[in-house]
Amino acid sequence: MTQKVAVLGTGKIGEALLSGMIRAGWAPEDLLVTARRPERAEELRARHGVTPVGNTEAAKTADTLILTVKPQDMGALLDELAPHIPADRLVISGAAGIPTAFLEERLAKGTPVVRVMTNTPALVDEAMSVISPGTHATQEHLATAEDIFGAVGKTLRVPEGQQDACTALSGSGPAYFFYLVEAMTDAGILLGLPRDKAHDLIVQSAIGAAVMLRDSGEHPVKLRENVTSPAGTTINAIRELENHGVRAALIAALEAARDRSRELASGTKD
Ligand SMILES: NC(=O)C1=CN([C@@H]2O[C@H](COP(=O)(O)OP(=O)(O)OC[C@H]3O[C@@H](n4cnc5c(N)ncnc54)[C@H](O)[C@@H]3O)[C@@H](O)[C@H]2O)C=CC1
Ligand SMILES: O=C(O)[C@@H]1CCC=N1
Repeated sequence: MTQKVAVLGTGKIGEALLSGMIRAGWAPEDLLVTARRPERAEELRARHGVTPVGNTEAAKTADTLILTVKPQDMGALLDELAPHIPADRLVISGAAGIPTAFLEERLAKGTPVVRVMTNTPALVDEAMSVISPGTHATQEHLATAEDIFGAVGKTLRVPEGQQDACTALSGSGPAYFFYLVEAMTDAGILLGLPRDKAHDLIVQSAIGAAVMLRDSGEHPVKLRENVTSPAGTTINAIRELENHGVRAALIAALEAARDRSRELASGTKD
């Protein structure tokens, strides 16, 4: 029998996932979406051929529900859905910080819940999604979540206790790289290059470095050493990065993201 999947609260992440699932071969007619605004629902139908429904209808009809609202909206959404979701349906939460227990407390007893933290490269099928089971989720439920999120990139199972750390690393991770590219492009401007050329040079360098990190089998330290010639240019840049505490700043930044994820656990922290 065809499995129906509903994405509830289809914003940036919900739509990225949905579009990847369709690219991977899911039939749009088996995908339901919900959105707050009717214009947004129509936009999703027009772009992807999926079926917009209300939250209640999605709760009643979908075999798997994927909740992609903001953590602060999760409580209200669950209150609306809970009376309508049969306890044998799989509920996947894509929200930062929200523990599976938060959903289990609000849903029918025994409802299988899986927590997933993905990231925006889902838009180009290069997502990193980390997946953790709640109390009642079986291997089969985890496999379903892997099937769905595997459509948009890599998946990794982790204990739920590691989810906040993973959110800091890979959930927010793309933002740090975009920020670096932005800052390095500014440096190119300072050095007299036109912005578009500086952008292209940095982006291609980032792609090249990313592919080497993924495919060379070399440790990042070795890869960096290979660029760093004795009395050359790179070591002068590295000394400035060390002088400005960039390594320590990154460690502190990711710790702050992890702490914010923990803080969102109550689903009410603005
Ligand atoms: N943006 C990112 O890079 C990532 C976001 N996430 C998580 O994904 C979730 C969504 O994030 P975004 O897509 O960036 O936010 P977004 O704001 O683009 O999407 C959330 C959508 O939910 C809708 N919504 C809220 N309450 C609703 C309700 N009761 N019924 C129907 N629709 C409702 C909103 O109108 C909005 O369109 C968050 O929980 C976030 O923690 C996870 C990984 C990465
Ligand atoms: O910034 C956020 O809260 C979301 C979760 C991970 C990436 N974006």
